Amino acid sequence: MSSTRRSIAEAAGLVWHAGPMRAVCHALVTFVQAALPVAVAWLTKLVLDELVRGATVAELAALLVPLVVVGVAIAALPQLSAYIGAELGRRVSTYALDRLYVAMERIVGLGPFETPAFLDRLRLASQGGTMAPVFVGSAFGLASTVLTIGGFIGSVVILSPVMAVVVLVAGVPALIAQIALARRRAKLMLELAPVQRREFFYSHLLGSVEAAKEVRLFGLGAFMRARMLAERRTADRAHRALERRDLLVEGGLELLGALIAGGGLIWAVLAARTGTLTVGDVSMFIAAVAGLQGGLSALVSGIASTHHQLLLFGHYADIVHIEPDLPVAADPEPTPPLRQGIELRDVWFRYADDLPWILRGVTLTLPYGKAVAVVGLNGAGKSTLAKLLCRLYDPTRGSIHWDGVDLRDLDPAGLRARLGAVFQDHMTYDFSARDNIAVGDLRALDDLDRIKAAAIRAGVDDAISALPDGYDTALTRMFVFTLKRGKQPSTGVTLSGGQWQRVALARAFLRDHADFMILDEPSSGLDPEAEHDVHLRMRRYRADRTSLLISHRLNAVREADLIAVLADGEIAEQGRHDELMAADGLYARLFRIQASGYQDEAVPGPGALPDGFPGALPLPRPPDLP
Ligand SMILES: Nc1ncnc2c1ncn2[C@@H]1O[C@H](COP(=O)(O)OP(=O)(O)OP(=O)(O)O)[C@@H](O)[C@H]1O
Repeated sequence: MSSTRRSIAEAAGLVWHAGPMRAVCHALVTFVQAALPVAVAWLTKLVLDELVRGATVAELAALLVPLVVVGVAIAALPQLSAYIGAELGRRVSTYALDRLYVAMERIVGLGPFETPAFLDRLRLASQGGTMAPVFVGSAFGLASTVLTIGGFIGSVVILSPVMAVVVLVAGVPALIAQIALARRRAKLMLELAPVQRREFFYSHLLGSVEAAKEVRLFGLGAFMRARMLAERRTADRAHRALERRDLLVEGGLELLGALIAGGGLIWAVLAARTGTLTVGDVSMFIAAVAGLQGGLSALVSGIASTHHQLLLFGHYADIVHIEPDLPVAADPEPTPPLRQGIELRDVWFRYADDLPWILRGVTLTLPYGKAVAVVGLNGAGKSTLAKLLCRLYDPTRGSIHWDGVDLRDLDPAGLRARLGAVFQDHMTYDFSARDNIAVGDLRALDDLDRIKAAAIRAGVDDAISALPDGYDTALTRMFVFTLKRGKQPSTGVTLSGGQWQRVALARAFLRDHADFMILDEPSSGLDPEAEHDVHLRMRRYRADRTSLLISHRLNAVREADLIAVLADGEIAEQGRHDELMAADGLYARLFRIQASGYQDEAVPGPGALPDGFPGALPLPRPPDLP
């Protein structure tokens, strides 16, 4: 199916879903409205002819009463039409957005969200979705204009077929020009999407609480504002150029229309003078030419704007019909409870074909019931490995197996239901404390006991209980909340970094049914005592469960059943802590460096640090300050 036809079918489906009766009513009112101007023109012509003929009052009344009724209808119907159209529009828009976000859930991995072209299309799609009612309204308007034009053409044909042809032919170049303009407008929108996204990005940074600290500390306000305005000016320039063209075309069309109307009027008056036309015919002619001119101009701009909206709506239809980004088996196997373990077999991975390899042939087994730790320098690929295990990406080469079954053959949602994870860059939602923990398992949303138990395990229960509204306290300063009746609205509170980290841990603990737990730097923001405490809790909780722990705190991983050291995308060494210390490789060096930091000895000089370790290179001297 062509994309235009698909978009039209999609729009028709939306309208039908929004309410068939409403759509039919809207169509009826629209079409009646369309016929009214033609009726007025004909009735006026008849009244004038009857007047000239010297008709009786009764004869005139037979025409005047319908004329008054039509006039009343012309006054009342637009309001009714607007009311039905607005309700239809709201329903179409809500349903369209729902479909859009349902479709986005079909995206299995992270790849599309890191692809600028996809993000641009997504922005246009959500615009297309919210514009669905406008599109539907334009389509109805177009149909109504066609009806009005049809009525007037019929009238002009009756009076003078030659004039009807002239008026119609004059409309064709305008139609073509407007459609070309609409195409250019839609193309421009796609071209400007990255510019507008960057502008939004800077304006968001300037107003975001996350960035506010650095923006003030480093004096970034003017710098970011300049960049934001530069993006805006780029978009303005492009719009201006387009609108100049628009202006020329529109101006030309108006001129052409005025000339035709003027010529037609002179012809009609001269024809009435010689008796070829009646006075009523002249009035009909004036109304028909004006109606046709107005109708054609409305048709031209209606087609152009509907075409433009259709192109925009095409992005919406594309996203609504999006295929999963990672292959999903037609009949995926349910993910069974883990019994043997997870195996990475010669896994190679890079984020894109033009980016360097991050993992180069990683083969590693995470046996069932064991705690495996992965350590390595910054950028070694540890978090990448964790994301591959969640199937947020697929290996570029090689495979990952869950009890021998390739992850690609499992249902992604089923796999994730068996996983628990705390990511290094966990989310801090502007929700209540209760909701912030419950996102780990939404079934616990109304089960405060479960939420509390998870918070106790993560060691954050005391802190949350001490908040003004306990677990119902909003963890945000961004919104005003009224959580309890009769209470003043409050703006909530924010937690410290370490407390947030514990909330993220509580989310993971809520998934106590998870077969496999991934903990990516779960304690990096904690003070030493808290870190020790969290690791004790995790060890107790994770005993006999399969887990992967990623940490730079080597003291935290020393008790793992297996420690794998990732370097240059490969497993450089693996074994238990004692074995790795005895091997005296990278792990042993890193461990000794960290241990020395805790002892009362001189810290080794930069030369003693492994390549790439912070501090391994002498830092260049900063330029002298003015
Ligand atoms: N989404 C992405 N797109 C492109 N490259 C990425 C992406 N995420 C990570 N990388 C790159 O992959 C490499 C490995 O990153 P990763 O986050 O896996 O390292 P890490 O070992 O967890 O590091 P750290 O110890 O600093 O957390 C880095 O060079 C990083 O720049």
